[in-house]
Amino acid sequence: MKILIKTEFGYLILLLLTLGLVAWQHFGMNVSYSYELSRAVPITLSNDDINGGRSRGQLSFVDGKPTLNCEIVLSQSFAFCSMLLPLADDDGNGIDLRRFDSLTLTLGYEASERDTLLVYLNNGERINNNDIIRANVQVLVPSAGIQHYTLPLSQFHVPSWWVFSRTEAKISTASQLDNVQNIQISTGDHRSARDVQIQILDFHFDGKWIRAADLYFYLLMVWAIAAVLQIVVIARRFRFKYLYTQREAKRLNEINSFLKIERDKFETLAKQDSLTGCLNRNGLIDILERAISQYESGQSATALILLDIDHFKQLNDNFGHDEGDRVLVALATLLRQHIRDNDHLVRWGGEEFAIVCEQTSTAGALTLAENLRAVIEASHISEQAQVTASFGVAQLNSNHIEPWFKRADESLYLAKHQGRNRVALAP
Ligand SMILES: Nc1nc2c(ncn2[C@@H]2O[C@H](COP(=O)(O)OP(=O)(O)OP(=O)(O)O)[C@@H](O)[C@H]2O)c(=O)[nH]1
Repeated sequence: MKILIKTEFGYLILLLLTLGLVAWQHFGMNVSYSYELSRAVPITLSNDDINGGRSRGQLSFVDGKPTLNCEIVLSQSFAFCSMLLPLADDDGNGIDLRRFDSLTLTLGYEASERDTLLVYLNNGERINNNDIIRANVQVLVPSAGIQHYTLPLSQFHVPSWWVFSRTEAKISTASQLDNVQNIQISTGDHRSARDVQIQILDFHFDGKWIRAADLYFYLLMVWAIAAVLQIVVIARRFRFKYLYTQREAKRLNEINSFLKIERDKFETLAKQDSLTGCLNRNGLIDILERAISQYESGQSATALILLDIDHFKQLNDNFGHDEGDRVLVALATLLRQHIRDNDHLVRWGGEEFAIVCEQTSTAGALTLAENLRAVIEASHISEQAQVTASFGVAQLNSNHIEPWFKRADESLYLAKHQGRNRVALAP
C-alpha cells in the first residue's frame, strides 16, 4: 500500500512536471537572436553585373540603417540587386538556427513597380571535401512603407537554380540552417525595369530553448522509462508475492499433514484402552453400528463373547495391583493371538473383556469361547496364581444393542454361578 502511494505520488509529480514543461515551452522558453545594424556592419552589395547585367545598386545608411537603392535594368540575364549581411564570426562559424522558429524582418520598402523580395539564409557546408554555400530562400511580398515580416524558418527552401548549379552527385535538396553564414535580401524576379529602395531597420530570429518536438520526444522518453520501471517493479512484486504464497502454501501443507497425523493419533488414542492397547467402549461404536446394519440387511451373523477374569479381586489383594495390571495386559495379548481379524477385542470394564465376532455363528462363537477359556487356563499368565476366566456368549438376534449385551452378561453371570472357568450360551 505504501509503495502504491509512493508510485502514485511519483506519477503525479511527473504529470505536473510534464504539464509545466509543455506550458512553459508554449508560453515561455523564448530565445532570440538579434543583430545590431550599424555602419560598422560589412554589408556586401551584389547585382546582375556579375552575369553581364546592367542593374545598379547603391548602399547608403539612412538614419544609421543600411539602405539599398537599386535601379533594375532589363537585360539577357536575371536582373537583380541584393545586399548581404554577414552572420558568421571571425573564424567563419555561422549561426545554428535549428532551435529558432522564425525570422522577423522590419523593412522600409519603396518600388516603382510591384515586385517580390527574396530573403536568403545562406548556409555553409562541406560536401565531398568542398566548402559550399547552400541557398535557403523564402519569397515575401512587400508592402510600401515600413512593415514587419515574420518568416517561419520551416518555410525556407532550396531553390531549383541552386540545385541545378551544383555538379555534385546526390546533393541534398533539403534546407539546412545549422551554419548560416549570412542573410541576403534581394529584389524579386518581376521582369520589368524599376527602381527599388530597401531599408533594413531590424531583423531577429525567435525560437525556444527547446523545440516543441524535442521536448515531446524527451518527455515521451521519460514516460517510457517510468513505464518500464513500473512494469519491472510490478513484475518483481508479483514474483515476490508468488514465491511468498508458494512458501506459505508449503508451510500450511506441512502443518496440515502434521495436524492430520496428530488427529489420527488422538483418534486412535480416544478409541484405545491405555493399559492393554485393546479397543475401549468408544472404539466399539463403529463395529456395533456395522453389526446392526449387517443384521438388518441379513448379510451375516454377529456374535458377542463377554469374558471376566475369575476371582480377580483376590489376585489383586494377594499379589498387588501391579500384578493385576500385568495379568490384564498379558491376557489381552493372549486373546489377540487367538482371535481372527474379524474378531474385535474390547476392554469392556475393569477385568471384563468383550469380543465382537463378525460373520460368526453361535456354534462358531461357542467354539472360540471354549478355545480361549482353555488357552487362558493353560497359559500361566501369572506366575503367582492360576488365572481362569468365565465366558458368556450371545448371538445378535435383534437390531438393538442393549438387550444383546444384557443376554451376554446374563450368560456370563450364569457361567460364574455355575462355578466359573466355563462358557455359557445365552438363549
Ligand atoms: N489391577 C487391576 N485391577 C482392576 C482393574 N479394574 C478392576 N480391577 C479390580 O478387579 C476386581 C474385580 O472384582 P470383582 O468384581 O469382585 O470380581 P472378581 O473378584 O473377579 O470375582 P468374580 O468375577 O466373581 O470371579 C476389583 O478388585 C477391581 O478393583 C485394573 O485395571 N487393574
